[in-house]
Amino acid sequence: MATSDSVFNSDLLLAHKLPETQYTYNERDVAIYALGIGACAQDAVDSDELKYVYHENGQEFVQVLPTFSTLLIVGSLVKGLDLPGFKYDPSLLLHGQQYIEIYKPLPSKASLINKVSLAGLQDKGKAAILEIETKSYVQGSAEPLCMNRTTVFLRGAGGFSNSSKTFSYKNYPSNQGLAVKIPKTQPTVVSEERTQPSQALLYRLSGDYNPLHSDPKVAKLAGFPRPILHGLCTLGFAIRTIIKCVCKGDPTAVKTISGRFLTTVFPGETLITEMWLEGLRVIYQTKVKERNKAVLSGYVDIRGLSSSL
Ligand SMILES: CCCCCCCCCCCCC/C=C/C(=O)SCCNC(=O)CCNC(=O)[C@H](O)C(C)(C)COP(=O)(O)OP(=O)(O)OC[C@H]1O[C@@H](n2cnc3c(N)ncnc32)[C@H](O)[C@@H]1OP(=O)(O)O
Repeated sequence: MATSDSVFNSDLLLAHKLPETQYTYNERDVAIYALGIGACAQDAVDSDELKYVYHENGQEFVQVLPTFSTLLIVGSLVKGLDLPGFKYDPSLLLHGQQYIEIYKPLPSKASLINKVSLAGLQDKGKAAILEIETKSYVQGSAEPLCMNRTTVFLRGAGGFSNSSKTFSYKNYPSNQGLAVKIPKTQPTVVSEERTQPSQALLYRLSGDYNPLHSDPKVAKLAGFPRPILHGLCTLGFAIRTIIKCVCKGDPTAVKTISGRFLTTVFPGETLITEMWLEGLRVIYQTKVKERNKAVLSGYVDIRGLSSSL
């Protein structure tokens, strides 16, 4: 719970302007990210995946996975944020949800400006739910390239509401990023992939160096028996699989992605992703095979559907 030295001040918090950040990346970052989310891990010459790490005409032609856009925010936010009027313990932070809109195909290299804002804060008693929105623009362009909304679950930071009315602030449409209902029917497609025991160590090279994912002592302090996989790595596995199974390997087919992290994944576990096609929406659920537990669920909206499905 919030302590007396951390009195919540909603006026201060809601008036606070988060600074713009910059992010520059190149083809090497794109390829390292793709390897970090398991591209080519089962088959190094899989033509649906090799294009994310290699192109015969040169690296500038590598294709960029839509979830690469999640990295644009990590550099500036992963160490946490100083928010006036609201206190939390960053070591107890868990990634709760990610919502992504892709407006244009991501280039293989770019310099970007990120406009960051507070999108939500809710007092859930035992925890606080904080949402940060990032709109990314190629430097010099007025048109956004993509938008990411990150929801973090701040364990122990709830119970801060000043009045008898529980504090709840959200500045985006209520139908965006909701938890999905998993259909009771058989999935249209199912895919299985094992993560490597070193998966988090490889994924962190893309910029999220939080020791929760690499240091056994830090993981224990945060309440886990060993380092856990980055939520965005699990999301990357699931969306790459959906692109392969539903979008005929075309990463530009993805328009919107929503994912809720249901429980933690440990590196080395096997991910089974079940997919249901509902028009141009793919509902998906990812389970850890070894524990038969759902770890991630959400939806992907696509621009078109391959005729073979
Ligand atoms: C703050 C500064 C930073 C800001 C932005 C930073 C962005 C930086 C980039 C990314 C983040 C970096 C850090 C990364 C960390 C990780 O990757 S951690 C690994 C991935 N995440 C996980 O493994 C979490 C998996 N999920 C869980 O363990 C559980 O779902 C939970 C989050 C612990 C919640 O479970 P529980 O305590 O049992 O909650 P409930 O009692 O069921 O629900 C309480 C209310 O909270 C709502 N809720 C539940 N789960 C989520 C969720 N995943 N996301 C959002 N909201 C959630 C739930 O609906 C309940 O609300 P009400 O229904 O209104 O009561």
